[in-house]
Amino acid sequence: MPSVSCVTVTVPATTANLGPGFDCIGAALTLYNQFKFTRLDSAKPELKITVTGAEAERVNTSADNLVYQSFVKLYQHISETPPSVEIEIDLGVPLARGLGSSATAIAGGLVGANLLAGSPLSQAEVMELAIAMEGHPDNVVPALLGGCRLAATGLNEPQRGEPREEGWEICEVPWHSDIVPVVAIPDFELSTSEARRVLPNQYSRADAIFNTAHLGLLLRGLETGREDWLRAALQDRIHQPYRKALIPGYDAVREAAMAAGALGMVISGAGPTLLAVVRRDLCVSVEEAIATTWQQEGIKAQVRSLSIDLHGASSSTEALP
Ligand SMILES: Nc1ncnc2c1ncn2[C@@H]1O[C@H](COP(=O)(O)OP(=O)(O)OP(=O)(O)O)[C@@H](O)[C@H]1O
Ligand SMILES: N[C@@H](CCO)C(=O)O
Repeated sequence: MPSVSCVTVTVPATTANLGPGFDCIGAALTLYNQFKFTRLDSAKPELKITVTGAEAERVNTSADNLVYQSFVKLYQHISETPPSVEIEIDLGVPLARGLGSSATAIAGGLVGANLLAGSPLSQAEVMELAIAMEGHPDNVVPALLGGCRLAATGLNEPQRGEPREEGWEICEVPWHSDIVPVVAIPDFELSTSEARRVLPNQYSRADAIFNTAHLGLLLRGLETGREDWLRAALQDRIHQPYRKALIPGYDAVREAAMAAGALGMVISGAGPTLLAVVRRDLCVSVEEAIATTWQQEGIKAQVRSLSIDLHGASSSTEALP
């Protein structure tokens, strides 16, 4: 059988947390990064990385590149030496803005390597590796599978005794077609590690109950499109109260979006992108309100109504005869 010599993987952006679902829920969005892997037949080990698209110059093209690190990780997992490779990255997802750029890089590198290696790992195994690399499941799971997804640690099925925590249960969350994600992407970066550093290590019982109840309400609100449920559900006490100080203009933008009819506004992933959840007929007014307010705060931002990507990472391969 001819072996695969070239693989192209397209991976969607993702928005994680959706307010109360810190580190466990995320949705794929219709914005994409593309990664092309070409096996090189050079005698000595070789790596070439080229990057095109917005902010291409900000991506590291050495062996530390996260796409290549993920590519190597898969080969290590199957105990094989990674081949010499050329990686062409075309960026459509802004970097370090809370739209899952690192998850696209991890998913792209793992899926590309798995296909070049002849698909030794199942999709579930690739997902486990991706979650381990990212450290939490809420971006990589929808990036790989598409849609809105909730991820919770699973339990094994022991022959006897107590089950132990093992693997992940992934659950698709239906997203009502009248409900639109509007993203407001400011022109400054906020790294996830910095945004995680400001979070406390412990929370009160009241805050834990608050988020548990609101996440439950969010799942039913997204499924039914019920506005009163969504309006109440898009609240959080685990991360946003601590992170909003890292996003200049947060309170003013949120107030303007709500006044223009948004059902809620949350921090997308670790920020600084803000995500308004909006009824379809009010998208244009909410977009305008957000853009104007951030401009008044002296911040340039791109504001766009997107859709939920339903396919996740997709790929095509070419083989040498
Ligand atoms: N296409 C890419 N190629 C290589 N590395 C990338 C790529 N996209 C992102 N990265 C790496 O991931 C880093 C950004 O990751 P970070 O977790 O801080 O932000 P994010 O994933 O965009 O946001 P969030 O996790 O909040 O959604 C970049 O600085 C870069 O090191
Ligand atoms: N759940 C993660 C998403 C960003 O990677 C966070 O908010 O830190």
